[in-house]
Amino acid sequence: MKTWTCADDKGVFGMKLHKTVVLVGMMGAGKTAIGKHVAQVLGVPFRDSDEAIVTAAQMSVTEIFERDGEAFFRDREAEVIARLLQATPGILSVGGGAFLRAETRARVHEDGVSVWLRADLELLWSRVRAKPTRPLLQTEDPRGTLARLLEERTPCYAQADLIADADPTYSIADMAQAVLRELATRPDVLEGYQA
Ligand SMILES: Nc1ncnc2c1ncn2[C@@H]1O[C@H](COP(=O)(O)OP(=O)(O)O)[C@@H](O)[C@H]1O
Ligand SMILES: O=C(O)C1=C[C@@H](OP(=O)(O)O)[C@@H](O)[C@H](O)C1
Ligand SMILES: [Mg+2]
Repeated sequence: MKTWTCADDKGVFGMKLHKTVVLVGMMGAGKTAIGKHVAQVLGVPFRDSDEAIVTAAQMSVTEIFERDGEAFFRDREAEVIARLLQATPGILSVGGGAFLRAETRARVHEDGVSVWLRADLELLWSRVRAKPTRPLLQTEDPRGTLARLLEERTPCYAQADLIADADPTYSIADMAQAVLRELATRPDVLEGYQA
């Protein structure tokens, strides 16, 4: 039977997060949406590298890409992630391109734990097709671009410490539970989770 306790030194409902969890994967995988939910369930801070960059620059991601270029964005992204990894344990959702940089992968592995939100092309496309917020998809064939990026990036995402598989039938809460189940396989990361 589940024991309900108040938040105390073991955190909310007896769960304790020991390391920052970094959610990686493609645009539309749900890193931002799922990250917020998991953080809420665990009672830990939620951080998002895109949001941190946008707040610091006072510009949207698209505006930064247009004005300063993708290389500039990638450098800021790596810096922001390095900084956020030093904060108290929480959930850190990063942009879809962040885990392509070997230095960032090494940092994440050293200071936190990564979870790849793995989703197939159909699911990703169904989520990103209506949103003009992702500059890399502003092409003549955005679905083809998404497919190419998925193929190119998969070997990098596969280096994540853990994998949570997305499913079109899952709600955000279902996927958050899938992530929590993965985290619970690592007692050095999450203690006290009961499915
Ligand atoms: N089960 C689900 N898992 C993840 N996202 C979902 C789910 N169902 C609906 N969504 C929606 O899909 C979108 C995912 O986008 P987002 O969280 O920004 O992904 P990312 O940060 O990986 O690009 C959000 O609008 C979210 O509300
Ligand atoms: O995949 C990428 O290269 C990008 C993903 C975006 O974040 P989300 O993955 O959160 O959409 C954002 O960082 C930028 O548009 C670039
Ligand atoms: Mg996001």
